[in-house]
Amino acid sequence: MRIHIATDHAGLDFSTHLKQHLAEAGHEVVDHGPTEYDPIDDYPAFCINAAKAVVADQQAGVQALGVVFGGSGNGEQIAANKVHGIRAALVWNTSTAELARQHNDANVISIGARQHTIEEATGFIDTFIAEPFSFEERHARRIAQLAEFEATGTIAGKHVDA
Ligand SMILES: O=C(CO)[C@H](O)[C@H](O)COP(=O)(O)O
Repeated sequence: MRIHIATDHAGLDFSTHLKQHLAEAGHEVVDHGPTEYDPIDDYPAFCINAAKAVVADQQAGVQALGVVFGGSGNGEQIAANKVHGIRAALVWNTSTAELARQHNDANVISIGARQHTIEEATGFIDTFIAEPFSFEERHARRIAQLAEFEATGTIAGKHVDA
């Protein structure tokens, strides 16, 4: 699996650990930054670049997921979700890691590196990567509605305010 990662200054220590962990697990890690500690750097571009790479890989048939993380993971999730085709989930325990894949077919996990121990956060990411989408009809239907809204601004058969 190719794993695209991105963070900001709040996640840089975790990034070093995560890259080694994922590589040891046999994944190909692509780091979208930052490359050095800058306490006033900004997460959006790093996370958007990782998210764009996930979409490009998946559209090319390459197995890929994204991992973005910062202090809370909130802004990093928001940034990733600005990219068409991204379903980024903020994960904060093992259950939300599993459900992000089973129900949402999330292709990016977002983590608050300041909210968890390194072991906890690494475990959530391992769980997320290992968990398959359920392919249950109701979940596929809802994901398709999100994609339709993203593409057209509406959802056929549903009331979406103009
Ligand atoms: O989690 C984040 C965004 O959601 C950032 O990592 C966090 O806001 C950075 O905070 P600070 O600039 O105070 O170190």
